[in-house]
Amino acid sequence: MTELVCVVRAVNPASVPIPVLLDIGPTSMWWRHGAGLLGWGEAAVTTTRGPSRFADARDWWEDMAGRARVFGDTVPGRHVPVAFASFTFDARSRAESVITVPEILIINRPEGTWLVWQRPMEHTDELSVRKAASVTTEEMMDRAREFWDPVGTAVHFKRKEIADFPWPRTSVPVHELQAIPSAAMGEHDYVESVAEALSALQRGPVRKIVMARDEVVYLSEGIDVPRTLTRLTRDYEHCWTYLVHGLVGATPELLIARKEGHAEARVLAGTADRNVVDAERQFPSTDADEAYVAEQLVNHPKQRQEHRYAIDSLVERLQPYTRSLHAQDTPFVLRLPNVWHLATDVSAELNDDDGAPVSVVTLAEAVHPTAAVGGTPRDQAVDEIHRLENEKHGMDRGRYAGPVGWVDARGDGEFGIALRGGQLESPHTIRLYAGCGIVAGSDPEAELAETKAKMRPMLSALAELPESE
Ligand SMILES: C=C(O[C@@H]1C=C(C(=O)O)C=C[C@H]1O)C(=O)O
Repeated sequence: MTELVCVVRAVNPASVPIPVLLDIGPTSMWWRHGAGLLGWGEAAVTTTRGPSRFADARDWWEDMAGRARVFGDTVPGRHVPVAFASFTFDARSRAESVITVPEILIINRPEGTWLVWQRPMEHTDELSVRKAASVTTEEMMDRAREFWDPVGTAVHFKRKEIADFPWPRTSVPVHELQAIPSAAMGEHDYVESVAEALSALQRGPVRKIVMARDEVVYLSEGIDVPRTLTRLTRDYEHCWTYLVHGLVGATPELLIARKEGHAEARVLAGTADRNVVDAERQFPSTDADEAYVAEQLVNHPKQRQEHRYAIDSLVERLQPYTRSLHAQDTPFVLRLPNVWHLATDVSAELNDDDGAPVSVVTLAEAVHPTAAVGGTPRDQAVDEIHRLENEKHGMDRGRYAGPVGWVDARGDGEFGIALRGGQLESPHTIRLYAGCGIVAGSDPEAELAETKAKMRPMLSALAELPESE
């Protein structure tokens, strides 16, 4: 039986600068404000499906982490081993949910940087374990480099497929970025689906439903995941940049985080497109922005209603796990380079029955999907989404809009909602997704425009030419 032998070494952050690390092409990532986790390779993995996808992944992980042996330094507030995970939006999805243990892990926090080798071993006799435990940081970095691959997805594509692909690593000319007609839900279909969702809202009982569409993007030179990640972390530093089994993006929305008995979430719903702001305002000024924000978001009844549904859905599902819970009274405006959102931060003290910590995976399962990506009431809205997106147009959300993040050996971790990203489908194609909350009074064309604004970060991260070139 495979056991994880983990070796933790504190390193000088200057010896592992992030641009260099990203250039090695991590296979997994969770990153925000210059801190987070980077992983290379795959020491162990399991995939799960259906309604028990969360519980099966959690049980597998608890067994694996429970048997792990850990040597070396301790990381304050983190409990090695650590796994990345990503779950499908719907239990009916044809896609798999995944929990993956990177072999080499970098933990970067304001307090320091640690290198971890999470080594899968079949023979854990004392001699082999002692030998493994004596590994140096140089050997760990060499091991990370062995997992280097230009698309950053060694665990997603077969290595041969990558080896055969003619990757230009230097002097890339202008990237060619094209949408190719492979979307399951084209723009016209989307407008129609939103109109159908509006009829469903009139019939009831659904009051809010989030409709999404996909778009397949082709890059003639291939998709350079390390550079895409670099641009996302640079331009969207307030978002959580993620990469798990080829699902990549930068999400502004934290579904749930757990740290030592404390939970946090950031709920978003209600959106204004910044391009529209720039086009409509007469002159660029902070006052004009504030007036627009007040009119389009803070004082806009439809946006406030959409936002309320999303908070209520989270609070209702999280409450049973908490001793106390606090949600801000009034939403604040989260200003991203592409869009502005109404946002509310929620924090809670967990009750952790009988002293046994409730895993962040269990919490993610409980609160997913919030009305930010599903609707209200939850189950009927998800059924409507299945009917309109999947049955009518054959669009499977896969892991888009599902929880994506990491979990440690104690069940602490962070899960975002996999938004503003896409699924790599080949070394040169990626399927992007975006959706919008539909409530009575929504305008299908305006919602289509909003999905375009939400896809913009990924498009520019995929295509932008690095300044150095
Ligand atoms: C569904 C998405 O975003 C969600 C929907 C929002 C809205 O409708 O206003 C805002 C933020 C997200 O909760 C997406 O980005 O694909």
